[in-house]
Amino acid sequence: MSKGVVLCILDGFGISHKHRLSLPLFPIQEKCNPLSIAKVPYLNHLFSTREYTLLHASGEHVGVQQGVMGNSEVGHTTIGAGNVVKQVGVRVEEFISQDGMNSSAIFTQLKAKHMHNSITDCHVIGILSDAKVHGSIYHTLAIAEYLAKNQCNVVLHLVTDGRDSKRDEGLKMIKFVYILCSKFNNIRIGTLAGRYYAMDRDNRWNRTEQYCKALLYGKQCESFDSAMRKLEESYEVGITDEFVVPCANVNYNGVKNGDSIIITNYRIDRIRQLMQLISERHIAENIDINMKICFAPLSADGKNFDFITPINRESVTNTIGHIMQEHKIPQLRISETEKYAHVTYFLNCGRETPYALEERILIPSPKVPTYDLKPEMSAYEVTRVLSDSLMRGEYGFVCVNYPNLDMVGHTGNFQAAVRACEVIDHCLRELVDVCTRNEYEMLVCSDHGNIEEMLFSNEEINTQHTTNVVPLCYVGNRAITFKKQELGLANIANTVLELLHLPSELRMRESCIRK
Ligand SMILES: O=C(O)[C@H](O)COP(=O)(O)O
Ligand SMILES: [Mn+2]
Repeated sequence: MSKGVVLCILDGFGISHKHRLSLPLFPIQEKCNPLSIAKVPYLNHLFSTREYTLLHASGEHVGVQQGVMGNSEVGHTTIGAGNVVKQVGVRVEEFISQDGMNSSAIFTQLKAKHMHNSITDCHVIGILSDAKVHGSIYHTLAIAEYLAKNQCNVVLHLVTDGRDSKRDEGLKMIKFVYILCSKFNNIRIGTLAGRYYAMDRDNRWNRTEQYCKALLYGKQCESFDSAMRKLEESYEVGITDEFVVPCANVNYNGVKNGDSIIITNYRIDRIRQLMQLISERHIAENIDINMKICFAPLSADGKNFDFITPINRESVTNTIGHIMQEHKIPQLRISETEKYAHVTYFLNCGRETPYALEERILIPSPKVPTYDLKPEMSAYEVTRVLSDSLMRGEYGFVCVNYPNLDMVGHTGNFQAAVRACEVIDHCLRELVDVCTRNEYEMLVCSDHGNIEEMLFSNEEINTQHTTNVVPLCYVGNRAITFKKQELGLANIANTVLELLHLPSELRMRESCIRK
């Protein structure tokens, strides 16, 4: 019997449609797919000698709308729950389309404070795309319209995407904003900023602060007369949506005493720093903000700063981590800080506090402006630290996430992505070796596709995730076979339990192992 199971998540490693029925995985060179061009002898070896299957990782298989690409939040939540749970974004969409604002106590209070009040404003912050990863511009517009119809003044703060959307999607989307502004004279655009600044998640506080200055003061930043023109000018100098420098409308004077802030993004990992800065740091301390609302829910044991949330996360307590704890199996979660939330909070389905026997090791991600400048990120360090832990043999379940294929895939830099594939190939070889020598079994998988499609069919750069399937590969001594069809990320948890000889969990989806 092995000492335990290592679940190794190669973030953003999808298998393109063309390849899903053919073996080996990367048979032909494709100019959109760095995996097919990089030297990845070990990955090729694994997939030609080991048992593997393909898993769905998008749409209804991970609890989001049909046809919507997967992402790391919903992927890790599905893996952790061993089941398909209705994700926060879908709940928000239902809230908005089913008139939730009308019956929400939070919105009733908000209206009461701002209705017919010509002095104060409701600031609505949200992502300027409809990728449905961190949020949707349509939610922002619906909330703005609702408030405007209720005689509240609305100031929009648009966060351009370009990472989960086309790199110049903002220009298309801003037209819908203009249409709404033309219908209501109490809606205007306050600021424009790329998500690079507004949505950092790795403690680069200088970026968050730069955004906050535009948002809170409307000063100490560039300005614009026309947000659309400003966006065009940005593109003209090669700055695409993700990196738009925070700027404010010339007529915007910042957040005043008595104003409220509503953030429509619903994914906590990338909006938390902004919430924290507005709540806790000196930057907003002289402004008496009335209500602070954010659609990204944290669980009861997490810190939501002083924001309130109209939406709850579906409560899932029966996670893979929970089951390990019940069986008194020590577990380890390890990644680098860029994927901190993924192997902890997301895998535990919203639970912030570690389980009693859950260790967490977080290796700092390199402090570079973009990860194409360091495609190896901290993968070697993660592998080294993990190897040391495996040699001590203390853990029965380990979950490791390597972010490289995803994070470098998002940069759109093909050469850097090739390098990321080669680094992962190297680390995986080392990890399998350590696992074998220390009697661990391994499942290699991914949470969603990304790197396998770095160009759209018109050859434009594609920084987005995909709707492709992902692999699940078994590395160990047993002669197991996997089922081959209609499996998804939700089937991983019971597969882990089966490898650990634990009773299968009836409330989770079946294991992938064929009996
Ligand atoms: O936050 C990001 O980097 C992207 O929007 C989504 O990527 P992830 O879901 O892989 O974290
Ligand atoms: Mn990603």
